[in-house]
Amino acid sequence: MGSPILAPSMLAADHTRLAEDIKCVEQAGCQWLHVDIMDGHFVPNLTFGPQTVADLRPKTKLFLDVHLMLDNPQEFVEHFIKAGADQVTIHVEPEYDIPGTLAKIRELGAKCGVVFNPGTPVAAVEPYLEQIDMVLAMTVQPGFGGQSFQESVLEKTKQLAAWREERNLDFRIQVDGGVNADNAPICRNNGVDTFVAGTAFFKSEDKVAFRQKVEELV
Ligand SMILES: O=C(CO)[C@@H](O)[C@H](O)COP(=O)(O)O
Repeated sequence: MGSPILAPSMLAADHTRLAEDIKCVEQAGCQWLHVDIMDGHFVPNLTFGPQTVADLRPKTKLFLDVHLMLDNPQEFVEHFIKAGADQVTIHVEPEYDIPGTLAKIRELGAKCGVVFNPGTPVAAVEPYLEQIDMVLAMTVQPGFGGQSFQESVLEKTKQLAAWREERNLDFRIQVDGGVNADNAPICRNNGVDTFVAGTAFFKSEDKVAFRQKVEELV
């Protein structure tokens, strides 16, 4: 299991002052920024595009962890990587060439991940485990911040951690949705090493303490 990483979600920042809010992420000592891309089809919401990533890239050294909530991610991975994404995570629910898209992400020089919704069986990501750097288990139905954490998803992260150990694989296990400093320890006990937090992070008065609580979990 990798050492814990907190990835604050830009969705919960003030979208009129993203650069300033990202400075708060850096000042909290974080290394990652989670960037949610929504298309209004795969999820009922719209967020950012490649231009946002391109404009942020020269302003920060944070590792840009880009989560594509798109029906057709294969058509956009190149745009986001050229814009400066360090890692691109693609959903397994839509029908498209998932192994080919993961291979393309790598060829373009970024890390790659797969992500599955709370209602999707963990078996849906199993075919890709040898090809990826991270699996994201959604702990809410994607589309909006501020929802309640679904603890039942942790059975799936536990299974992922078991596969990782048995098969001597090396991928991170990330959770996203309703994550906070109180439920992070139970995530950690179920194999999670990468924590996306939107609302809880940006509302927290002491962001350094929030990061330390998550990243100092053993
Ligand atoms: O992908 C999503 C929502 O679809 C997340 O990344 C949210 O941004 C997490 O926000 P909180 O649940 O932590 O408020």
